[in-house]
Amino acid sequence: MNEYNIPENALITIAGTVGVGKSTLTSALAERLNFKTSLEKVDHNPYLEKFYHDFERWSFHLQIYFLAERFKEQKQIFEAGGGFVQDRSIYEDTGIFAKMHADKGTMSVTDYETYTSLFEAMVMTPYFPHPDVLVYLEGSLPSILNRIQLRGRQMEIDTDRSYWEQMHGRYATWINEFTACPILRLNIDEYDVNDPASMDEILRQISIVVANVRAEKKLHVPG
Ligand SMILES: Nc1ncnc2c1ncn2[C@@H]1O[C@H](COP(=O)(O)OP(=O)(O)O)[C@@H](O)[C@H]1O
Ligand SMILES: Nc1ncnc2c1ncn2[C@H]1C[C@H](O)[C@@H](COP(=O)(O)O)O1
Repeated sequence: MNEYNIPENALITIAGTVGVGKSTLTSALAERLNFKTSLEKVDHNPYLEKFYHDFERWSFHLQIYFLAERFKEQKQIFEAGGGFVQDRSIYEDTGIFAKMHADKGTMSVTDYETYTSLFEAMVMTPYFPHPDVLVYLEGSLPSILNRIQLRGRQMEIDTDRSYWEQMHGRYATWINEFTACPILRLNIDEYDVNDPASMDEILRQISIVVANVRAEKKLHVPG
């Protein structure tokens, strides 16, 4: 246990739309907990830029690539026995991105079915323990668009505002229906990663959620 009473083998996953602040919070929390990070790697993704230029052509390739990357990360977390803060959940790949492109028609029905069946087969392996907590970051669309601009990835800046608007709306619906693990919602205007007191407060809230889920799991262990 650390000073926050969060078990050393906990898995904390940070979720939320593009640009909301997941990577930044992932690193800040991991540093304070002395946990490892599982960060999304954008720079070496061979499909991402092509995808932003032509959704229809590259959607399926990109989803398969992300699925493979997340599976490798998940395996690494499993083998290390937890103690990770994870930047984005696999649930978002399927529940937000793949579904959005299938609904928009920029991923074909057949490709979506192939992707979904592969996803389900992968999730049913022991490598996929649910996180102890999913920290969901939410904020207004203008604040998030502003952060996308500030971060400066040209492919995202050049993407139509309606894409981010749709994604923002989908996230709001998705989180209301999410049941795979406990959720902690954080509004991005209500914390500051550079303020130790603010980070302590988030970790205090995480600690309560994790203690509850662990206590519940114990109750359900047979014998
Ligand atoms: N709490 C914060 N306050 C102000 N700016 C932030 C905060 N968190 C992230 N940012 C900035 O917003 C941009 C997107 O953050 P990032 O963590 O990369 O988002 P994500 O991983 O969700 O896409 C970056 O420029 C980052 O520096
Ligand atoms: N599953 C995905 N499908 C399409 N695009 C995705 C997926 N996962 C991440 N992305 C994109 C969105 C961003 O441009 C980068 C990184 O995401 P971020 O939220 O900034 O960490 O990858």
